[in-house]
Amino acid sequence: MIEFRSVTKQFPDGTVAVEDFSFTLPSRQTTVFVGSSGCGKTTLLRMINRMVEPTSGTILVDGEDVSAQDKVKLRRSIGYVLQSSGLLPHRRVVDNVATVPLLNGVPKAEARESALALLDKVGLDRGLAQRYPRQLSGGQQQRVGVARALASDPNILLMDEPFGAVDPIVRTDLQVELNRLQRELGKTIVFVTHDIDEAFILADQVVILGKGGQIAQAGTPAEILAAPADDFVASFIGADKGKRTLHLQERAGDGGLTIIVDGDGRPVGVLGADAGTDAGSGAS
Ligand SMILES: Nc1ncnc2c1ncn2[C@@H]1O[C@H](COP(=O)(O)OP(=O)(O)OP(=O)(O)O)[C@@H](O)[C@H]1O
Repeated sequence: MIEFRSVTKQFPDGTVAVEDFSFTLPSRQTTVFVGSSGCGKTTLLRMINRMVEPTSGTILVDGEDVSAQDKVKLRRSIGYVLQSSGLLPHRRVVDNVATVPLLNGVPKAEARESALALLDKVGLDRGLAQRYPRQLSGGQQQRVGVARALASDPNILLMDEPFGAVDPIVRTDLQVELNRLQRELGKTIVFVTHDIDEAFILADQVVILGKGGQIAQAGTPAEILAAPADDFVASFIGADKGKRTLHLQERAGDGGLTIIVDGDGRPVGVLGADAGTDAGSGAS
Protein backbone atom coordinates (compact mmCIF):
# COMPACT_ATOMS: atom_id res chain seq x y z
CA MET A 1 0.00 0.00 0.00
CA ILE A 2 1.25 3.47 -0.89
CA GLU A 3 -0.15 6.38 1.04
CA PHE A 4 0.22 10.05 0.19
CA ARG A 5 -0.56 12.34 3.13
CA SER A 6 -0.97 16.05 2.34
CA VAL A 7 1.95 15.99 -0.07
CA THR A 8 3.07 19.24 -1.68
CA LYS A 9 5.95 19.78 -4.10
CA GLN A 10 7.12 23.25 -4.92
CA PHE A 11 10.20 23.45 -7.15
CA PRO A 12 12.92 26.02 -6.39
CA ASP A 13 11.66 28.30 -9.21
CA GLY A 14 8.33 28.58 -7.38
CA THR A 15 6.31 26.12 -9.53
CA VAL A 16 3.84 24.22 -7.39
CA ALA A 17 3.66 20.87 -9.21
CA VAL A 18 1.59 19.08 -6.55
CA GLU A 19 -0.48 20.73 -3.85
CA ASP A 20 -1.80 19.01 -0.73
CA PHE A 21 -2.25 15.61 -2.37
CA SER A 22 -3.70 12.83 -0.22
CA PHE A 23 -4.51 9.41 -1.62
CA THR A 24 -4.04 5.71 -0.87
CA LEU A 25 -3.03 3.20 -3.53
CA PRO A 26 -3.97 -0.36 -2.65
CA SER A 27 -1.44 -3.20 -2.83
CA ARG A 28 -1.36 -5.62 -5.74
CA GLN A 29 -3.53 -3.42 -7.92
CA THR A 30 -2.89 -1.13 -10.84
CA THR A 31 -3.57 2.53 -10.11
CA VAL A 32 -3.37 4.87 -13.09
CA PHE A 33 -2.74 8.59 -12.70
CA VAL A 34 -4.15 10.31 -15.75
CA GLY A 35 -4.30 13.99 -16.62
CA SER A 36 -3.16 16.65 -19.03
CA SER A 37 0.44 17.63 -19.49
CA GLY A 38 1.91 19.43 -16.49
CA CYS A 39 -0.71 18.36 -13.93
CA GLY A 40 1.95 16.75 -11.73
CA LYS A 41 1.74 13.05 -12.63
CA THR A 42 5.47 12.47 -13.02
CA THR A 43 6.23 14.46 -9.89
CA LEU A 44 3.80 12.28 -7.90
CA LEU A 45 5.42 9.12 -9.24
CA ARG A 46 8.98 10.25 -8.61
CA MET A 47 8.22 11.20 -5.02
CA ILE A 48 7.42 7.53 -4.28
CA ASN A 49 11.02 6.43 -4.92
CA ARG A 50 12.49 9.75 -3.78
CA MET A 51 13.82 10.88 -7.14
CA VAL A 52 11.93 14.03 -6.14
CA GLU A 53 11.60 15.04 -2.49
CA PRO A 54 8.30 16.56 -1.32
CA THR A 55 8.33 20.07 0.10
CA SER A 56 5.88 18.95 2.77
CA GLY A 57 3.72 15.97 3.62
CA THR A 58 4.50 12.28 3.96
CA ILE A 59 4.58 9.24 1.70
CA LEU A 60 4.32 5.82 3.29
CA VAL A 61 4.99 2.48 1.67
CA ASP A 62 3.43 -0.35 3.66
CA GLY A 63 3.20 2.00 6.62
CA GLU A 64 6.85 3.14 6.48
CA ASP A 65 7.78 6.73 5.76
CA VAL A 66 9.97 6.68 2.64
CA SER A 67 11.90 9.76 3.82
CA ALA A 68 13.33 7.67 6.67
CA GLN A 69 14.65 5.00 4.29
CA ASP A 70 18.00 4.77 2.57
CA LYS A 71 17.50 6.39 -0.84
CA VAL A 72 19.62 3.95 -2.85
CA LYS A 73 18.06 0.91 -1.22
CA LEU A 74 14.58 2.34 -1.72
CA ARG A 75 15.22 2.98 -5.43
CA ARG A 76 16.58 -0.49 -6.02
CA SER A 77 13.60 -2.01 -4.26
CA ILE A 78 11.09 -0.30 -6.55
CA GLY A 79 10.83 -1.06 -10.27
CA TYR A 80 10.80 1.96 -12.57
CA VAL A 81 9.92 2.03 -16.28
CA LEU A 82 10.26 5.19 -18.35
CA GLN A 83 8.95 6.27 -21.73
CA SER A 84 12.48 6.29 -23.14
CA SER A 85 13.17 2.77 -21.78
CA GLY A 86 16.26 4.19 -20.01
CA LEU A 87 18.39 1.21 -21.09
CA LEU A 88 22.16 1.48 -20.93
CA PRO A 89 23.21 1.77 -24.60
CA HIS A 90 26.60 0.06 -24.24
CA ARG A 91 25.29 -2.98 -22.42
CA ARG A 92 23.68 -5.99 -24.02
CA VAL A 93 20.00 -6.68 -23.33
CA VAL A 94 20.75 -9.48 -20.86
CA ASP A 95 23.13 -7.26 -18.89
CA ASN A 96 20.66 -4.39 -18.87
CA VAL A 97 18.03 -6.66 -17.33
CA ALA A 98 20.53 -8.00 -14.79
CA THR A 99 21.75 -4.53 -13.70
CA VAL A 100 20.00 -4.21 -10.34
CA PRO A 101 20.47 -7.82 -9.17
CA LEU A 102 24.21 -7.46 -9.97
CA LEU A 103 24.34 -4.23 -7.95
CA ASN A 104 22.61 -6.09 -5.14
CA GLY A 105 25.36 -8.73 -5.16
CA VAL A 106 23.65 -11.58 -7.01
CA PRO A 107 26.34 -13.75 -8.72
CA LYS A 108 26.70 -13.03 -12.44
CA ALA A 109 25.66 -16.44 -13.78
CA GLU A 110 22.55 -16.48 -11.60
CA ALA A 111 21.62 -12.89 -12.51
CA ARG A 112 21.97 -13.66 -16.24
CA GLU A 113 19.91 -16.85 -15.98
CA SER A 114 17.13 -14.92 -14.18
CA ALA A 115 17.39 -12.19 -16.83
CA LEU A 116 16.79 -14.74 -19.59
CA ALA A 117 13.76 -16.10 -17.73
CA LEU A 118 12.46 -12.53 -17.46
CA LEU A 119 12.79 -12.06 -21.21
CA ASP A 120 10.48 -15.08 -21.61
CA LYS A 121 8.10 -13.54 -19.12
CA VAL A 122 7.74 -10.26 -21.04
CA GLY A 123 7.34 -12.08 -24.34
CA LEU A 124 10.81 -11.52 -25.83
CA ASP A 125 12.81 -14.15 -27.67
CA ARG A 126 15.98 -15.16 -25.81
CA GLY A 127 17.78 -14.71 -29.12
CA LEU A 128 17.62 -10.96 -28.49
CA ALA A 129 19.56 -11.23 -25.23
CA GLN A 130 22.95 -10.53 -26.81
CA ARG A 131 21.82 -7.49 -28.77
CA TYR A 132 22.40 -3.90 -27.80
CA PRO A 133 19.33 -1.69 -27.14
CA ARG A 134 19.76 0.21 -30.44
CA GLN A 135 19.33 -3.11 -32.28
CA LEU A 136 15.79 -3.49 -30.94
CA SER A 137 12.49 -1.92 -32.00
CA GLY A 138 10.84 0.63 -29.70
CA GLY A 139 8.31 -1.94 -28.49
CA GLN A 140 11.04 -4.51 -27.79
CA GLN A 141 13.03 -1.90 -25.87
CA GLN A 142 10.01 -1.18 -23.70
CA ARG A 143 9.63 -4.89 -22.96
CA VAL A 144 13.28 -5.00 -21.92
CA GLY A 145 12.57 -1.96 -19.72
CA VAL A 146 9.73 -3.87 -18.02
CA ALA A 147 11.94 -6.97 -17.61
CA ARG A 148 14.67 -4.84 -16.05
CA ALA A 149 12.21 -3.22 -13.65
CA LEU A 150 11.02 -6.67 -12.56
CA ALA A 151 14.53 -8.10 -12.13
CA SER A 152 14.83 -7.48 -8.40
CA ASP A 153 11.29 -8.82 -7.89
CA PRO A 154 10.00 -5.52 -6.47
CA ASN A 155 6.59 -5.24 -4.85
CA ILE A 156 6.07 -1.88 -6.54
CA LEU A 157 6.39 -0.99 -10.20
CA LEU A 158 6.36 2.69 -11.23
CA MET A 159 5.59 3.21 -14.91
CA ASP A 160 5.86 6.70 -16.42
CA GLU A 161 4.20 6.82 -19.86
CA PRO A 162 6.07 3.63 -20.75
CA PHE A 163 4.16 3.05 -23.97
CA GLY A 164 3.99 6.69 -25.07
CA ALA A 165 6.61 6.49 -27.81
CA VAL A 166 5.48 3.40 -29.70
CA ASP A 167 2.94 3.11 -32.52
CA PRO A 168 -0.70 2.35 -31.66
CA ILE A 169 -0.61 -1.34 -32.63
CA VAL A 170 2.51 -2.07 -30.60
CA ARG A 171 1.05 0.01 -27.80
CA THR A 172 -2.06 -2.17 -27.71
CA ASP A 173 0.14 -5.30 -27.63
CA LEU A 174 2.11 -3.91 -24.71
CA GLN A 175 -1.08 -3.02 -22.82
CA VAL A 176 -2.47 -6.55 -23.29
CA GLU A 177 0.87 -8.00 -22.20
CA LEU A 178 1.04 -5.83 -19.10
CA ASN A 179 -2.46 -6.91 -18.07
CA ARG A 180 -1.47 -10.57 -18.55
CA LEU A 181 1.73 -10.08 -16.55
CA GLN A 182 -0.12 -8.29 -13.78
CA ARG A 183 -2.63 -11.14 -13.47
CA GLU A 184 0.33 -13.45 -12.99
CA LEU A 185 2.50 -11.26 -10.74
CA GLY A 186 0.08 -9.11 -8.72
CA LYS A 187 2.44 -6.15 -8.24
CA THR A 188 1.43 -2.76 -6.90
CA ILE A 189 1.60 -0.81 -10.14
CA VAL A 190 1.49 2.98 -10.38
CA PHE A 191 1.07 3.92 -14.03
CA VAL A 192 1.15 7.44 -15.45
CA THR A 193 -0.42 8.38 -18.76
CA HIS A 194 -2.25 11.26 -20.41
CA ASP A 195 -4.29 8.75 -22.45
CA ILE A 196 -7.65 8.02 -20.83
CA ASP A 197 -8.24 4.98 -23.08
CA GLU A 198 -4.99 3.47 -21.86
CA ALA A 199 -6.00 4.26 -18.28
CA PHE A 200 -9.33 2.44 -18.69
CA ILE A 201 -7.64 -0.62 -20.22
CA LEU A 202 -5.02 -1.03 -17.51
CA ALA A 203 -6.46 0.31 -14.29
CA ASP A 204 -8.12 -1.30 -11.35
CA GLN A 205 -8.37 2.26 -10.13
CA VAL A 206 -8.14 5.48 -12.18
CA VAL A 207 -7.20 8.83 -10.64
CA ILE A 208 -8.06 11.74 -12.92
CA LEU A 209 -5.91 14.72 -12.04
CA GLY A 210 -6.31 18.42 -12.62
CA LYS A 211 -3.65 21.12 -12.21
CA GLY A 212 -1.37 20.76 -9.19
CA GLY A 213 -2.33 17.11 -8.79
CA GLN A 214 -5.85 17.97 -7.69
CA ILE A 215 -8.02 14.83 -7.76
CA ALA A 216 -10.94 15.44 -10.11
CA GLN A 217 -12.23 11.89 -9.64
CA ALA A 218 -10.94 8.52 -8.48
CA GLY A 219 -12.64 5.19 -9.00
CA THR A 220 -12.82 2.09 -11.12
CA PRO A 221 -13.16 2.66 -14.87
CA ALA A 222 -16.79 1.51 -14.65
CA GLU A 223 -17.57 3.93 -11.81
CA ILE A 224 -16.06 6.85 -13.68
CA LEU A 225 -17.76 5.97 -16.96
CA ALA A 226 -21.11 5.49 -15.26
CA ALA A 227 -20.99 8.71 -13.27
CA PRO A 228 -18.39 11.34 -14.20
CA ALA A 229 -18.00 13.63 -11.17
CA ASP A 230 -18.27 16.90 -13.10
CA ASP A 231 -18.00 18.57 -16.51
CA PHE A 232 -14.20 18.44 -16.43
CA VAL A 233 -14.21 14.66 -15.99
CA ALA A 234 -17.01 14.20 -18.53
CA SER A 235 -15.01 16.18 -21.05
CA PHE A 236 -11.77 14.39 -20.22
CA ILE A 237 -13.27 10.94 -20.75
CA GLY A 238 -15.15 12.07 -23.85
CA ALA A 239 -18.57 11.43 -22.33
CA ASP A 240 -19.70 14.97 -23.09
CA LYS A 241 -19.32 14.38 -26.83
CA GLY A 242 -21.12 11.06 -26.71
CA LYS A 243 -17.83 9.46 -27.76
CA ARG A 244 -18.34 6.62 -25.33
CA THR A 245 -22.04 6.11 -25.92
CA LEU A 246 -22.33 2.97 -28.00
CA HIS A 247 -25.28 2.14 -30.25
CA LEU A 248 -26.43 -0.94 -32.08
CA GLN A 249 -26.87 -0.81 -35.83
CA GLU A 250 -28.62 -3.62 -37.69
CA ARG A 251 -26.94 -4.44 -40.99
CA ALA A 252 -29.51 -6.29 -43.04
CA GLY A 253 -27.19 -6.36 -46.08
CA ASP A 254 -24.34 -8.01 -44.16
CA GLY A 255 -26.07 -11.23 -43.28
CA GLY A 256 -28.08 -9.55 -40.54
CA LEU A 257 -25.04 -8.61 -38.44
CA THR A 258 -25.51 -6.20 -35.57
CA ILE A 259 -22.68 -3.68 -35.54
CA ILE A 260 -21.79 -1.57 -32.50
CA VAL A 261 -20.95 2.04 -33.32
CA ASP A 262 -19.66 4.86 -31.15
CA GLY A 263 -21.16 8.34 -30.77
CA ASP A 264 -19.55 9.43 -34.04
CA GLY A 265 -20.99 6.46 -35.93
CA ARG A 266 -17.63 4.67 -36.12
CA PRO A 267 -17.88 0.88 -35.93
CA VAL A 268 -16.21 -0.48 -32.79
CA GLY A 269 -17.34 -4.11 -32.89
CA VAL A 270 -19.86 -6.73 -33.83
CA LEU A 271 -22.44 -8.09 -31.40
CA GLY A 272 -21.83 -11.82 -31.02
CA ALA A 273 -24.52 -14.49 -30.94
CA ASP A 274 -23.62 -15.30 -27.34
CA ALA A 275 -24.60 -11.74 -26.38
CA GLY A 276 -28.24 -12.65 -26.78
CA THR A 277 -28.99 -11.65 -30.36
CA ASP A 278 -30.07 -13.83 -33.22
CA ALA A 279 -27.45 -12.19 -35.44
CA GLY A 280 -25.85 -15.59 -35.68
CA SER A 281 -22.28 -14.73 -36.66
CA GLY A 282 -20.61 -15.55 -33.37
CA ALA A 283 -17.99 -12.93 -34.21
CA SER A 284 -17.20 -10.22 -31.73
N1 LIG B 1 12.59 20.37 -11.93
C1 LIG B 1 11.56 21.20 -12.10
N2 LIG B 1 11.68 22.52 -11.86
C2 LIG B 1 10.66 23.37 -12.02
N3 LIG B 1 9.41 22.97 -12.41
C3 LIG B 1 9.24 21.68 -12.66
C4 LIG B 1 10.28 20.72 -12.55
N4 LIG B 1 9.80 19.51 -12.88
C5 LIG B 1 8.51 19.70 -13.20
N5 LIG B 1 8.16 20.99 -13.08
C6 LIG B 1 6.84 21.60 -13.32
O1 LIG B 1 5.90 20.98 -12.45
C7 LIG B 1 4.65 20.80 -13.11
C8 LIG B 1 4.28 19.33 -13.08
O2 LIG B 1 5.24 18.59 -13.86
P1 LIG B 1 5.12 17.02 -14.08
O3 LIG B 1 6.25 16.62 -14.94
O4 LIG B 1 4.93 16.35 -12.80
O5 LIG B 1 3.75 16.94 -14.91
P2 LIG B 1 3.14 15.77 -15.77
O6 LIG B 1 1.70 15.74 -15.45
O7 LIG B 1 3.92 14.53 -15.57
O8 LIG B 1 3.37 16.30 -17.24
P3 LIG B 1 3.66 15.52 -18.60
O9 LIG B 1 2.44 14.69 -18.90
O10 LIG B 1 3.87 16.63 -19.59
O11 LIG B 1 4.90 14.68 -18.38
C9 LIG B 1 4.84 21.38 -14.50
O12 LIG B 1 4.36 22.70 -14.49
C10 LIG B 1 6.33 21.35 -14.71
O13 LIG B 1 6.75 22.37 -15.60
